[in-house]
Amino acid sequence: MIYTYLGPAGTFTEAALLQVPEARDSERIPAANVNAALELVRTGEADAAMVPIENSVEGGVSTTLDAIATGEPLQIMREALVTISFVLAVRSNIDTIDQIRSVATHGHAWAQCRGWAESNMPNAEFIPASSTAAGALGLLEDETSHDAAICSPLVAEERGLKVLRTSIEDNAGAVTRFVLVARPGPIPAPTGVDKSTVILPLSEDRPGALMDILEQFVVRGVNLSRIESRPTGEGMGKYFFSVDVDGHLAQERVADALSGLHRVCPNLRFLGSYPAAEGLSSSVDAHNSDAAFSKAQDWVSGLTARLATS
Ligand SMILES: O=C(O)C(=O)Cc1ccccc1
Repeated sequence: MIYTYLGPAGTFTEAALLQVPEARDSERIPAANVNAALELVRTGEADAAMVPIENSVEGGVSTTLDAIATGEPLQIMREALVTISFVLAVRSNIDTIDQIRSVATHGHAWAQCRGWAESNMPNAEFIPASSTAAGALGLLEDETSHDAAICSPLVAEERGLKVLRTSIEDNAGAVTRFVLVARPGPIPAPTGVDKSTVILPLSEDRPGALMDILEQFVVRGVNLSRIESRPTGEGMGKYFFSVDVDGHLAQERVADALSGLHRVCPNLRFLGSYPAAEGLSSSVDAHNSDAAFSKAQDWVSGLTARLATS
Protein backbone atom coordinates (compact mmCIF):
# COMPACT_ATOMS: atom_id res chain seq x y z
CA MET A 1 0.00 0.00 0.00
CA ILE A 2 1.15 3.53 -0.81
CA TYR A 3 -0.27 6.26 1.39
CA THR A 4 -0.42 9.98 0.74
CA TYR A 5 -1.34 12.86 3.04
CA LEU A 6 -1.47 16.63 3.34
CA GLY A 7 2.24 17.33 3.70
CA PRO A 8 5.01 18.15 4.10
CA ALA A 9 6.22 15.82 6.86
CA GLY A 10 5.27 17.17 10.27
CA THR A 11 1.65 18.13 9.58
CA PHE A 12 -1.14 17.12 11.92
CA THR A 13 -2.40 15.06 9.00
CA GLU A 14 0.80 13.01 9.06
CA ALA A 15 0.23 12.45 12.80
CA ALA A 16 -3.26 11.16 11.91
CA LEU A 17 -1.82 8.85 9.23
CA LEU A 18 0.70 7.44 11.70
CA GLN A 19 -2.25 6.24 13.81
CA VAL A 20 -2.87 3.70 11.04
CA PRO A 21 -0.59 0.78 11.98
CA GLU A 22 -0.14 -0.44 8.35
CA ALA A 23 0.88 3.07 7.22
CA ARG A 24 3.85 3.26 9.59
CA ASP A 25 5.86 0.72 7.59
CA SER A 26 4.57 1.71 4.15
CA GLU A 27 5.59 4.29 1.59
CA ARG A 28 4.12 7.70 2.51
CA ILE A 29 3.98 10.46 -0.09
CA PRO A 30 3.47 14.03 1.20
CA ALA A 31 1.13 16.02 -1.08
CA ALA A 32 1.09 19.81 -1.43
CA ASN A 33 -2.61 20.14 -0.67
CA VAL A 34 -5.77 18.10 -0.10
CA ASN A 35 -6.78 18.05 -3.78
CA ALA A 36 -3.32 16.88 -4.80
CA ALA A 37 -3.49 14.04 -2.25
CA LEU A 38 -6.91 12.93 -3.51
CA GLU A 39 -5.72 13.16 -7.12
CA LEU A 40 -2.86 10.75 -6.35
CA VAL A 41 -5.48 8.27 -5.14
CA ARG A 42 -7.81 8.83 -8.08
CA THR A 43 -4.99 8.25 -10.59
CA GLY A 44 -3.78 5.15 -8.74
CA GLU A 45 -0.37 6.61 -7.80
CA ALA A 46 -1.35 6.15 -4.15
CA ASP A 47 -3.81 3.70 -2.61
CA ALA A 48 -5.17 5.88 0.18
CA ALA A 49 -5.00 9.51 1.33
CA MET A 50 -5.31 10.90 4.86
CA VAL A 51 -6.98 14.32 4.79
CA PRO A 52 -8.48 16.62 7.45
CA ILE A 53 -12.29 16.81 7.34
CA GLU A 54 -13.55 18.56 10.47
CA ASN A 55 -12.41 20.22 13.65
CA SER A 56 -14.19 20.90 16.88
CA VAL A 57 -13.63 24.68 16.69
CA GLU A 58 -13.80 25.74 13.04
CA GLY A 59 -16.13 23.01 11.72
CA GLY A 60 -15.82 21.31 8.34
CA VAL A 61 -12.75 21.53 6.12
CA SER A 62 -14.47 22.79 2.97
CA THR A 63 -11.75 21.69 0.52
CA THR A 64 -12.07 18.10 1.68
CA LEU A 65 -15.87 18.07 1.94
CA ASP A 66 -16.17 19.42 -1.62
CA ALA A 67 -13.44 17.28 -3.14
CA ILE A 68 -14.85 13.97 -1.91
CA ALA A 69 -18.45 14.95 -2.72
CA THR A 70 -17.74 15.41 -6.44
CA GLY A 71 -15.47 14.01 -9.16
CA GLU A 72 -14.41 10.37 -9.46
CA PRO A 73 -16.01 8.50 -6.53
CA LEU A 74 -13.91 7.84 -3.43
CA GLN A 75 -14.60 5.88 -0.26
CA ILE A 76 -13.84 6.65 3.38
CA MET A 77 -12.11 3.62 4.91
CA ARG A 78 -11.50 4.90 8.44
CA GLU A 79 -11.29 8.03 10.56
CA ALA A 80 -8.68 9.31 13.01
CA LEU A 81 -8.88 11.96 15.73
CA VAL A 82 -5.93 14.15 16.72
CA THR A 83 -5.92 16.53 19.69
CA ILE A 84 -4.22 19.66 18.45
CA SER A 85 -1.92 22.05 20.30
CA PHE A 86 -0.02 24.84 18.56
CA VAL A 87 3.28 26.64 19.14
CA LEU A 88 4.52 29.97 17.82
CA ALA A 89 7.83 29.39 15.99
CA VAL A 90 9.93 32.26 14.66
CA ARG A 91 12.89 33.00 12.39
CA SER A 92 16.22 32.91 14.21
CA ASN A 93 16.61 36.72 14.14
CA ILE A 94 13.31 37.30 15.99
CA ASP A 95 13.52 37.46 19.79
CA THR A 96 10.20 38.92 20.92
CA ILE A 97 6.59 38.73 19.81
CA ASP A 98 6.51 42.52 19.11
CA GLN A 99 9.03 42.02 16.29
CA ILE A 100 6.66 39.72 14.40
CA ARG A 101 5.10 41.40 11.34
CA SER A 102 3.72 38.31 9.59
CA VAL A 103 2.73 34.81 10.63
CA ALA A 104 2.13 31.91 8.29
CA THR A 105 -0.09 28.91 8.99
CA HIS A 106 -2.96 26.79 7.67
CA GLY A 107 -6.34 28.56 7.73
CA HIS A 108 -7.77 26.12 10.26
CA ALA A 109 -4.80 26.61 12.58
CA TRP A 110 -5.22 30.38 12.32
CA ALA A 111 -8.92 30.00 13.16
CA GLN A 112 -7.99 28.02 16.28
CA CYS A 113 -5.40 30.58 17.49
CA ARG A 114 -7.01 33.80 16.22
CA GLY A 115 -8.04 35.05 19.68
CA TRP A 116 -4.54 34.57 21.05
CA ALA A 117 -2.95 36.18 17.96
CA GLU A 118 -5.25 39.20 18.00
CA SER A 119 -4.51 39.86 21.69
CA ASN A 120 -0.78 39.13 21.61
CA MET A 121 0.37 40.24 18.16
CA PRO A 122 -2.40 42.50 16.82
CA ASN A 123 -0.19 43.94 14.08
CA ALA A 124 0.99 40.63 12.63
CA GLU A 125 -0.43 39.83 9.21
CA PHE A 126 -1.76 36.31 8.62
CA ILE A 127 -0.15 34.61 5.61
CA PRO A 128 -2.16 31.52 4.55
CA ALA A 129 0.03 28.42 4.14
CA SER A 130 -0.92 25.09 2.56
CA SER A 131 -0.25 23.42 5.94
CA THR A 132 1.17 24.26 9.36
CA ALA A 133 4.37 22.38 8.50
CA ALA A 134 4.75 24.24 5.17
CA GLY A 135 4.52 27.55 7.08
CA ALA A 136 7.08 26.30 9.62
CA LEU A 137 9.56 25.15 6.96
CA GLY A 138 9.31 28.57 5.28
CA LEU A 139 11.07 30.02 8.35
CA LEU A 140 14.22 28.13 7.38
CA GLU A 141 14.39 29.62 3.88
CA ASP A 142 16.68 32.59 3.18
CA GLU A 143 14.05 34.50 1.20
CA THR A 144 11.14 33.80 3.49
CA SER A 145 7.84 35.67 3.30
CA HIS A 146 7.08 35.57 7.03
CA ASP A 147 8.60 36.09 10.50
CA ALA A 148 6.66 33.44 12.40
CA ALA A 149 4.64 30.27 11.92
CA ILE A 150 1.93 28.55 13.96
CA CYS A 151 2.67 24.82 13.87
CA SER A 152 2.83 21.62 15.89
CA PRO A 153 5.36 21.31 18.76
CA LEU A 154 6.74 18.25 16.95
CA VAL A 155 7.64 19.93 13.67
CA ALA A 156 9.23 22.84 15.57
CA GLU A 157 11.36 20.40 17.55
CA GLU A 158 12.30 18.21 14.59
CA ARG A 159 13.37 21.20 12.49
CA GLY A 160 15.16 22.92 15.38
CA LEU A 161 12.94 26.01 15.16
CA LYS A 162 12.99 28.75 17.77
CA VAL A 163 9.72 28.62 19.75
CA LEU A 164 8.48 31.77 21.52
CA ARG A 165 5.20 30.43 22.93
CA THR A 166 3.57 27.03 23.39
CA SER A 167 -0.13 26.06 23.69
CA ILE A 168 -1.40 29.19 21.94
CA GLU A 169 -4.71 27.59 20.89
CA ASP A 170 -7.86 29.40 22.05
CA ASN A 171 -9.60 26.18 23.09
CA ALA A 172 -7.45 23.63 24.85
CA GLY A 173 -8.26 20.08 23.79
CA ALA A 174 -9.60 20.98 20.34
CA VAL A 175 -9.81 17.87 18.20
CA THR A 176 -9.45 17.52 14.44
CA ARG A 177 -10.99 14.62 12.58
CA PHE A 178 -9.20 13.12 9.60
CA VAL A 179 -10.42 10.52 7.12
CA LEU A 180 -8.51 7.90 5.15
CA VAL A 181 -9.90 7.89 1.63
CA ALA A 182 -9.39 5.25 -1.08
CA ARG A 183 -10.84 4.31 -4.46
CA PRO A 184 -14.18 2.52 -3.96
CA GLY A 185 -13.75 -1.10 -2.91
CA PRO A 186 -14.85 -3.52 -0.20
CA ILE A 187 -16.65 -1.83 2.68
CA PRO A 188 -15.00 -2.53 6.07
CA ALA A 189 -17.00 -5.09 8.10
CA PRO A 190 -19.08 -3.65 10.95
CA THR A 191 -17.32 -3.43 14.31
CA GLY A 192 -20.42 -2.53 16.34
CA VAL A 193 -19.30 1.10 16.65
CA ASP A 194 -19.36 2.48 13.12
CA LYS A 195 -20.22 5.55 11.14
CA SER A 196 -21.43 6.12 7.60
CA THR A 197 -21.04 9.20 5.41
CA VAL A 198 -23.42 10.22 2.66
CA ILE A 199 -23.60 13.17 0.25
CA LEU A 200 -27.12 14.39 -0.49
CA PRO A 201 -27.55 16.94 -3.28
CA LEU A 202 -30.84 18.88 -2.98
CA SER A 203 -32.40 18.18 -6.35
CA GLU A 204 -35.29 20.63 -5.94
CA ASP A 205 -35.47 23.98 -4.22
CA ARG A 206 -38.86 23.58 -2.53
CA PRO A 207 -40.40 23.73 0.93
CA GLY A 208 -39.73 20.54 2.86
CA ALA A 209 -36.83 19.24 0.72
CA LEU A 210 -34.51 19.09 3.74
CA MET A 211 -37.31 17.70 5.90
CA ASP A 212 -37.81 14.85 3.40
CA ILE A 213 -34.13 13.95 3.82
CA LEU A 214 -34.06 14.21 7.61
CA GLU A 215 -37.27 12.22 7.92
CA GLN A 216 -35.55 9.19 6.36
CA PHE A 217 -33.15 9.11 9.31
CA VAL A 218 -35.67 10.04 12.01
CA VAL A 219 -38.23 7.32 11.27
CA ARG A 220 -35.53 4.63 11.37
CA GLY A 221 -33.90 5.94 14.56
CA VAL A 222 -30.62 6.77 12.80
CA ASN A 223 -28.63 9.41 14.67
CA LEU A 224 -26.75 12.12 12.74
CA SER A 225 -23.34 13.09 14.14
CA ARG A 226 -22.58 15.77 11.53
CA ILE A 227 -24.57 17.64 8.90
CA GLU A 228 -23.17 20.40 6.76
CA SER A 229 -24.48 22.22 3.76
CA ARG A 230 -22.05 23.16 0.99
CA PRO A 231 -22.73 25.08 -2.19
CA THR A 232 -22.49 22.89 -5.30
CA GLY A 233 -20.81 25.73 -7.22
CA GLU A 234 -23.57 25.55 -9.84
CA GLY A 235 -25.24 28.82 -8.84
CA MET A 236 -26.75 30.67 -5.90
CA GLY A 237 -29.07 28.53 -3.76
CA LYS A 238 -27.79 25.14 -4.99
CA TYR A 239 -26.56 23.03 -2.10
CA PHE A 240 -25.60 19.53 -1.10
CA PHE A 241 -25.60 18.13 2.41
CA SER A 242 -22.68 16.14 3.78
CA VAL A 243 -23.96 13.89 6.55
CA ASP A 244 -22.37 11.45 9.02
CA VAL A 245 -24.64 8.96 10.73
CA ASP A 246 -24.07 6.53 13.59
CA GLY A 247 -24.23 3.01 12.21
CA HIS A 248 -23.12 0.77 9.36
CA LEU A 249 -24.61 -0.13 5.98
CA ALA A 250 -24.80 -3.70 7.32
CA GLN A 251 -27.43 -2.54 9.85
CA GLU A 252 -30.99 -2.73 8.55
CA ARG A 253 -32.02 0.71 9.78
CA VAL A 254 -29.07 2.35 7.98
CA ALA A 255 -29.59 0.38 4.75
CA ASP A 256 -33.33 1.12 4.89
CA ALA A 257 -32.64 4.86 5.45
CA LEU A 258 -30.31 4.83 2.42
CA SER A 259 -33.00 3.17 0.37
CA GLY A 260 -35.49 5.88 1.45
CA LEU A 261 -32.92 8.57 0.66
CA HIS A 262 -32.42 7.15 -2.82
CA ARG A 263 -36.10 7.75 -3.51
CA VAL A 264 -36.11 11.39 -2.33
CA CYS A 265 -32.57 12.19 -3.46
CA PRO A 266 -31.63 9.92 -6.41
CA ASN A 267 -28.22 11.54 -6.98
CA LEU A 268 -26.98 10.75 -3.49
CA ARG A 269 -23.42 9.48 -3.01
CA PHE A 270 -22.56 6.88 -0.39
CA LEU A 271 -19.03 7.58 0.89
CA GLY A 272 -18.66 4.55 3.10
CA SER A 273 -19.19 2.83 6.44
CA TYR A 274 -16.14 2.63 8.68
CA PRO A 275 -15.20 2.15 12.35
CA ALA A 276 -15.87 5.21 14.55
CA ALA A 277 -12.72 6.56 16.21
CA GLU A 278 -14.50 6.94 19.53
CA GLY A 279 -17.58 5.51 21.22
CA LEU A 280 -20.95 6.75 19.94
CA SER A 281 -23.57 7.97 22.36
CA SER A 282 -26.73 7.11 20.42
CA SER A 283 -28.81 4.10 21.41
CA VAL A 284 -31.18 2.13 19.20
CA ASP A 285 -34.82 1.59 20.14
CA ALA A 286 -36.05 -2.03 19.96
CA HIS A 287 -38.31 -1.22 17.00
CA ASN A 288 -35.29 -0.02 14.97
CA SER A 289 -33.12 -3.08 15.68
CA ASP A 290 -32.06 -5.52 12.92
CA ALA A 291 -34.34 -8.14 14.52
CA ALA A 292 -37.38 -5.82 14.29
CA PHE A 293 -36.59 -5.02 10.63
CA SER A 294 -36.15 -8.67 9.81
CA LYS A 295 -39.44 -9.68 11.51
CA ALA A 296 -41.27 -6.87 9.71
CA GLN A 297 -39.84 -7.94 6.34
CA ASP A 298 -40.82 -11.57 6.98
CA TRP A 299 -44.35 -10.46 7.87
CA VAL A 300 -44.72 -8.38 4.68
CA SER A 301 -43.24 -11.25 2.61
CA GLY A 302 -45.87 -13.54 4.14
CA LEU A 303 -48.58 -11.14 3.02
CA THR A 304 -47.20 -10.60 -0.51
CA ALA A 305 -46.87 -14.37 -0.94
CA ARG A 306 -50.68 -14.48 -0.68
CA LEU A 307 -51.18 -11.98 -3.53
CA ALA A 308 -53.31 -13.38 -6.31
CA THR A 309 -51.23 -13.89 -9.43
CA SER A 310 -53.74 -12.81 -12.09
O1 LIG B 1 -1.62 21.95 8.47
C1 LIG B 1 -1.60 20.85 9.06
O2 LIG B 1 -0.71 20.48 9.83
C2 LIG B 1 -2.71 19.96 8.83
O3 LIG B 1 -2.58 18.78 8.95
C3 LIG B 1 -4.05 20.59 8.56
C4 LIG B 1 -4.58 21.07 9.86
C5 LIG B 1 -4.42 22.39 10.23
C6 LIG B 1 -4.92 22.82 11.45
C7 LIG B 1 -5.56 21.95 12.28
C8 LIG B 1 -5.69 20.64 11.90
C9 LIG B 1 -5.21 20.20 10.68
